[in-house]
Amino acid sequence: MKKEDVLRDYYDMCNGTFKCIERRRCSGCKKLASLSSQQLFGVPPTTPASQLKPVHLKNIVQDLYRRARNNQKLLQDNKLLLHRWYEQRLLLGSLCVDATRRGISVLTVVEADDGTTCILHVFNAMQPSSRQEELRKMFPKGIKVVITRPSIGCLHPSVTPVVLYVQSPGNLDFVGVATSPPEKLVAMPPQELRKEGNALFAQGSYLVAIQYYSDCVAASLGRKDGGEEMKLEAVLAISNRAEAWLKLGMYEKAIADSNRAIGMDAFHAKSFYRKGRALMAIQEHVEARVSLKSAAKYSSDGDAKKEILEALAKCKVFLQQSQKGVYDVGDYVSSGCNAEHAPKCSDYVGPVEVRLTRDGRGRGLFVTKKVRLGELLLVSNNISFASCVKEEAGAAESELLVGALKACRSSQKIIHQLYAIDDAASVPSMKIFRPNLGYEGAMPPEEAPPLDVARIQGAVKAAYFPWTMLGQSECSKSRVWGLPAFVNHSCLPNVSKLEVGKATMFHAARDLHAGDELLISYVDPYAPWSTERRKALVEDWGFECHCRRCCLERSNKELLRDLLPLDDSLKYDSIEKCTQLLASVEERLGRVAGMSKDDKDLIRVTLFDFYGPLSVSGKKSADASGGHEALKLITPDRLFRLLHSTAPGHPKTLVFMSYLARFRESPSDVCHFLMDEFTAAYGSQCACLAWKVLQSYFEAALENFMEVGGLVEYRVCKCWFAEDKGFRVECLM
Ligand SMILES: C[S@@+](CC[C@H](N)C(=O)[O-])C[C@H]1O[C@@H](n2cnc3c(N)ncnc32)[C@H](O)[C@@H]1O
Repeated sequence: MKKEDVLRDYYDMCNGTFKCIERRRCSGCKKLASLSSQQLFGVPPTTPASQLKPVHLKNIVQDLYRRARNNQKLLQDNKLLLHRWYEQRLLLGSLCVDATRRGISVLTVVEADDGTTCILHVFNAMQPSSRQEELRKMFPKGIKVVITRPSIGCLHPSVTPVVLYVQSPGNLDFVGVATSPPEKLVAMPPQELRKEGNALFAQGSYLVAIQYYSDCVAASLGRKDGGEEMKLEAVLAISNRAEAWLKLGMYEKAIADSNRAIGMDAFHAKSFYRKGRALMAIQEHVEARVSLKSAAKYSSDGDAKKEILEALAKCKVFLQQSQKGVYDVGDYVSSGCNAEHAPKCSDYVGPVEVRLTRDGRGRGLFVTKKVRLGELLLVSNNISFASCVKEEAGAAESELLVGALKACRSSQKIIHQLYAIDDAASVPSMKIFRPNLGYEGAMPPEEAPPLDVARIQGAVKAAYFPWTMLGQSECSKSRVWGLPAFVNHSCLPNVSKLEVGKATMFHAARDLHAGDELLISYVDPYAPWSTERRKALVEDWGFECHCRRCCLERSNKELLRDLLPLDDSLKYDSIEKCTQLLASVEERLGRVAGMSKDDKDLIRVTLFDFYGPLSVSGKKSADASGGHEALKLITPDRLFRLLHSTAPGHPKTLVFMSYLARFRESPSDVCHFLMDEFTAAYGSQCACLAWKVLQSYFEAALENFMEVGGLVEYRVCKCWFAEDKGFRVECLM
């Protein structure tokens, strides 16, 4: 049978056309169907790569057939043959057919070094959005591969093919090209090899191009009679290889190759340029600037010099951002945070450090000095990002893992960061999160930690933040952060988040004292406690929140019990129902002895969706409070303050405030409150920008403000996100 046919058969089997004698009703098939791939293949225990020994596919396949022959019962029952995990082993081979995708996995065929062919199934290897073109580039036919800790098995060798499973792309390494016989490559002159490499590079086949460049280097440096000409050839090939590493996002390899080329030609402008760009990508802007300056100095080509100067200008901006925390996000904010206007941002670590919390919440992030509302504390680019619909939330985790593994290949700093996140017992050194650490001295490539997929997986699980668009709860974006992964949760957060492209900016949303802990809300801070906030924290995050609000709500469970779950439709139903409900809350609150005014307000904030419209209606019609005295006291002014003290800087707070602002009794206070709220959300910005943004909030509030049967329809948040409304705000729900 041809290799392609075997692959097709397996592919069909995966899609439901199993070759099971009992039409997929045998116990083996049933068992297989009931197991997830995770259960089936498990997570491998880890062994350092240096201790791995080669595995011979031929012996394994023969062994599987022998066991099948010797056990006719197994064959009759068509039982699932347990596959084996070859821990402490590696398998060498080459890909011999074009890869096909299956969801986020990849199917192809590997020809092992001993000549045996086998289907190769690589789990979690693609983004759901990846195209066939990218697949070909990622898994080029003919590439040599090393598979560490392979897992081999099949349902039964007589009915299904033997499959080689690779649990994570981190266990698959590309080492070279196998299509062309070595004689042909060696026979090619170095210049031809480099040209071939350049052609492949132009097609986007970076991995294969790298192999050609490597062969060119070996061929040119291997020539005894080569002289200067061959040395130059090697410099060009090494430098071009650096560009290919850059394209693949493997920045440390790009730096190593650039350094090697510079070591052979100290005036090689392109290599300085490539090194500079790679250093910028790993947040080493000080060293990047030095390299780019050398590139500009040695470059004689006009167009190339222009490019270098542009990179140098970008580098200067990054340097200022990373050292002083100065970012120009004016255009982005005034465009309504339109992703197209998001500038690229460097990381920035302000006055914060990781410490152990004293009450068992593990590690947390703390401010090291007094900071004012709006001060920038931290800017962090995502390590990994995934976007998926809610029903496929599980897929996001695999996608995040793939992204994290790729990021680990870009720089060892990321591996250190992820290991620090995974190691819950240790408080990491801040230096692994700081930009401009000094790559050349601080991170020698030979000391790079080995990539341990299980630890990376642990870090992804621990540092995975789901992020749902307000009003678009079916679409969620998730990310793995570095330093922000240490920020704990509170339903009374004190830090705001502003997403700017791949980066997230964290501003102080209140004045903070040295030693205060940074707290964000992992859930919607305005959601009701037991049915939503607590449920999400327990189910999605695995902890009970003990913030002041949660403790208060927990100890007043009885008071809140029959008010929750609140029916969303109630808000739009009738003013009478709403009034009755809140009157009952007020009556109960009145009966609670010893509860402070502030604490009562914290209970009220959970029901903001009801108090908001009612208080506004109350202003519009004298009897909206239904004669309930207590309700008359809940004015828009009161709610305004309440919002500000609950979740300052939260996007919903500004939305609610712009809505209520129209009904404030003392308009002079409005500006003061709104400016503070704007500063909490967007940091200290120019007043005219603040005004422009606030105006768009007002306009949106006005646009979404309607009256239905005497009740103000409260749908600001829902409509906010309609594409044509312009202003988009995102928040953690
Ligand atoms: C993103 S991590 C935050 C950093 C974490 N404390 C650590 O040591 O790595 C989220 C985890 O921190 C803990 N956590 C965060 N906020 C908490 C809170 N308010 N109460 C209890 N545990 C909390 C939970 O274990 C949660 O799963």
